[in-house]
Amino acid sequence: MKTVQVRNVIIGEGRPKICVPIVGQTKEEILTEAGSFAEFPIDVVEWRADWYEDVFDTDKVLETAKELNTVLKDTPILFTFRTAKEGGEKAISNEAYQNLNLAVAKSGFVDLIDVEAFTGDKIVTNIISKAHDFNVKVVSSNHDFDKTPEKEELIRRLCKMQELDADIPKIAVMPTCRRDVLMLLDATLEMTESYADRPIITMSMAGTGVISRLAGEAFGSALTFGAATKASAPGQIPVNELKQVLDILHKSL
Ligand SMILES: O=C1C[C@@](O)(C(=O)O)C[C@@H](O)[C@@H]1O
Repeated sequence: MKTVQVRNVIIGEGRPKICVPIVGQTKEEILTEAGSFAEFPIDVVEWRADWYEDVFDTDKVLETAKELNTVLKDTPILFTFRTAKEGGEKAISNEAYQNLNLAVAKSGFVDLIDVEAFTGDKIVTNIISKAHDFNVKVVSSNHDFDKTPEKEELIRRLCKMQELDADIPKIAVMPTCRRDVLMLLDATLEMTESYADRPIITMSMAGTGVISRLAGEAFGSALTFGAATKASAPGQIPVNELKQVLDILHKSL
């Protein structure tokens, strides 16, 4: 099993890594949120740029990314534009999505980018291969805020992301019942045992799914999202509590 190293964080080894989203709308809010992170146990910071008011002005995005990088010092940054169709704040054309991700990847201010896997194979493989040229790792993602697909479908999507050469396939789904959470965990375990040659990230959202955000090390999810200030998805718990649970499980496993 390959691991993914970003700065001094190794994803896919030891306890699941903790990623905290920034959902500020203005540059000031974004930098203030980032400035408060030093006191928290955070491995990776996700900049949810779809919340940013100036996200369609690439010069401003790069300027903010640069300052964010300075404030966060050695903490790796995951740049994410979550599109409206996958639960994000704004809609974007495929062309603008590609241009934005490539400009940010090229800048050297971020370590990872999130690429929605079902944007179209051509565009996705293009972004991934260029990001790799810039030495930026790719989290390939898929979200279902309404339901949990069947286990075979969850595995199929994760395998597809791996085939597209994403460094870290990721899927976030909504449970409609407790058995949906078991299905997500089962798919995670089977993917890890039988198909994945790299770290994957899975989560079942909302309160019903919270166990999946805690039990990654038991079933094979390499990173988990927690909240420091404001959550970016239902079910994220405060990072200090998250870290305690991850450490307890890690000791036993
Ligand atoms: O894809 C994900 C996962 C997530 O949706 C969650 O459920 O924690 C939170 C998002 O910010 C992130 O981009």
